[in-house]
Amino acid sequence: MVSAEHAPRSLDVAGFGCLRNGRVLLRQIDFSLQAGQVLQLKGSNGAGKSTLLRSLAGLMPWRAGALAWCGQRVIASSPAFQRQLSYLGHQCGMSDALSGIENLRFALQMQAVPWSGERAAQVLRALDVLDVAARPFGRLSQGQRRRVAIARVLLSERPLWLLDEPDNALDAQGSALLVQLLSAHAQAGGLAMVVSHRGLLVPGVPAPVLDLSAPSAVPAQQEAPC
Ligand SMILES: Nc1ncnc2c1ncn2[C@@H]1O[C@H](COP(=O)(O)OP(=O)(O)OP(=O)(O)O)[C@@H](O)[C@H]1O
Repeated sequence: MVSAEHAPRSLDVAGFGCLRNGRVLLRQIDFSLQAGQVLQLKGSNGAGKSTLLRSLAGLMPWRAGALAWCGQRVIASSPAFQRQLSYLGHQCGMSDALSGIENLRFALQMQAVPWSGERAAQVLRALDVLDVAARPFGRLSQGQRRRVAIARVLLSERPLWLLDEPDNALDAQGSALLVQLLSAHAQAGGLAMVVSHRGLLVPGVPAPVLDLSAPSAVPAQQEAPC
């Protein structure tokens, strides 16, 4: 039997359903994501995009459905699956009192990822926030905070990225940089699911679409324009 560590990376969700406020919010959601793809998660406000991402990240309960990683059935909150993913929500999930660097160090420690100051500096420099990352997080601009939070995703070195509006508050240069990072991640065999109201297209990367507003939320295969 091929172990999940060596099988081609893939994420399969079948029959996902969840409740919100005691009511069924999503039901019978099916989709697959392969290595090298960036899935665009679409839908109107309140359609359940964040809820789906949070459920995949193991932060919210599933009412129904099955999840498979590399062809093997897993539970979203299981340590084995948690080690595969990096989740970025609407909020950056960092302490305002700690510096950006301290936040990153703490977050990686929580994920049991070894800390390398050199690597952190390299990533923060690439995101153009190396200097400001030494300041208390609460004193950074929204765009600077988002960049430090994206640094956390990169530093966690996980194959599956679950990104909820990662381009929020980013300027044009920051958005272009994020596209480059997603492209590099996909080309290295990573997978990503992205919500972006601004439409974050990654040229040359297969980008299936999962539209939660559609009557049957089955993804249509769609190539991003080159
Ligand atoms: N913390 C919460 N407690 C209770 N209900 C919530 C909470 N957050 C969201 N909801 C409800 O769950 C539903 C789905 O919300 P969700 O945030 O997943 O939608 P979304 O598609 O991400 O929306 P948006 O595009 O506005 O970010 C909405 O009806 C919303 O009112």
